[in-house]
Amino acid sequence: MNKDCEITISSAPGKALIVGGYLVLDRNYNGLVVSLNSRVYVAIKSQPLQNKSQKQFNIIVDSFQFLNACWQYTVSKEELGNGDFVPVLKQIQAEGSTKNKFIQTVLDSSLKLIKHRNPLLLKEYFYSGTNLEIVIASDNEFYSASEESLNENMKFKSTNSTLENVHKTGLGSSAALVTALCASLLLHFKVVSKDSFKKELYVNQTFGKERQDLDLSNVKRDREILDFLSQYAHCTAQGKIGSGFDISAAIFGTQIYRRFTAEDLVPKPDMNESDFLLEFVNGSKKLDSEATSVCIPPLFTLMLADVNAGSNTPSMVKKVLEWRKNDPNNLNLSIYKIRKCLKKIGELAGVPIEPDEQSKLIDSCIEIPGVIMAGVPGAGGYDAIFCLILTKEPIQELKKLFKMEFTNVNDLGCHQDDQGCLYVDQNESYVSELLMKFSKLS
Ligand SMILES: Nc1ncnc2c1ncn2[C@@H]1O[C@H](COP(=O)(O)OP(=O)(O)O)[C@@H](O)[C@H]1O
Ligand SMILES: C[C@@](O)(CCOP(=O)(O)OP(=O)(O)O)CC(=O)O
Repeated sequence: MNKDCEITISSAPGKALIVGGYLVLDRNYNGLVVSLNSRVYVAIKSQPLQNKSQKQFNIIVDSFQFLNACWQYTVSKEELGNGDFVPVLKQIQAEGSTKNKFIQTVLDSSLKLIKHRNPLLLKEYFYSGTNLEIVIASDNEFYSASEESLNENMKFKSTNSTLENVHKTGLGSSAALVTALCASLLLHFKVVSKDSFKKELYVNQTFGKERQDLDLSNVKRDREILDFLSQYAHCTAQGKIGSGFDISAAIFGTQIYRRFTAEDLVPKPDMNESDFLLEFVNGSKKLDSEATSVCIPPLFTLMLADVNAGSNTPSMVKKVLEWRKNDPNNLNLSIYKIRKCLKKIGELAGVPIEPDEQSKLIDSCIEIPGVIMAGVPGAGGYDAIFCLILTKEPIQELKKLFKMEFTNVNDLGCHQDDQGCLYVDQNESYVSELLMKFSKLS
């Protein structure tokens, strides 16, 4: 095998849940989630080494826009005695190195799944002592712009911050990262085909109608594997709190989403993780989530405005679920007038779902002609608010409003782009910015 220069790149979009916050946690309800043109990119390179080892290989991951964001792992084999093995991932703890639960969980689960689907290729990494180098880059809209970066004109700006302290805008960085990392690993190890993640698949895919001229059975199967792996890894790393709408949007694009049965993603106590993954890989089990493709109609634009604050979704979700358990009757009252009721749920559960500052901002936005709908997406709080507008004209009026009356608010500059996870061709203009980062790692 000649793995020299073998590079795989994929990307997955951020999202805004514009209808169904909290309700979508319950499988009886749907949510409308819009995928955005802001993406997380993951590039993987195989790096053959002089020192050959049959026992292990290394993985080095660099998220170069953050401080202290480089992680190194070894992969070894746990021999099962019958010639079979399970890959075992361990972090190499250099002095001052941090942990990244999302990345570690994805690598761990993906390697176990790859072992089931392409054991020969995985074995070659051990025999030939080939390392994997991984570079991560996020579009700038995932994070509030810092004063010093406002005038920079780069595709992937440095945040000058650690991942822990960065101001997120609420576009779902972990779901986009997990999806793009799973996709790049599955593509690199030839578990799924790049044809299943090509841009062309989205052309004409309007209002749920998919292209008739393509064989979509492989596409469906490959995306289902990616969906299961990403949902499993994200759910494990995040502590099993989310509905999975963000991962589904990162894979399938804008959609009406119904969640999977939560228990299906938890291995039974007598089952090891590797066997659990095998059940989904060999098709004997499937997630029962539903994703119906839709798109924002022509002439409408989804705009996001950042308030430079951000919120902790898992802790808000925990409190709302506690409130719902103790006071279930209130929910029936609350599902009708979405905005008012979400604000009320927040007050009853003691979390700022639509805090007064956000209400004032949203009320002012809605008064501008051409703004059809505005609100706090998803779990609400201080994440970027959304405005659905007719034609692009109201954008200038909205920007004027922010400048005059809400000086901490900025147009994030992203909008809907109904595509999900994509295989990235190396001719794309920004790819050289990613490839440059590999030379730093070798
Ligand atoms: N670009 C990135 N590089 C490395 N890790 C990332 C990146 N983006 C997100 N993550 C991981 O996701 C975590 C953030 O997840 P979370 O707090 O759930 O935010 P979000 O709501 O944006 O998904 C980070 O702490 C980190 O572990
Ligand atoms: C409450 C929710 O229904 C919606 C949360 O939506 P957000 O868009 O706020 O999510 P994060 O990106 O994780 O912050 C929880 C869920 O469905 O997972």
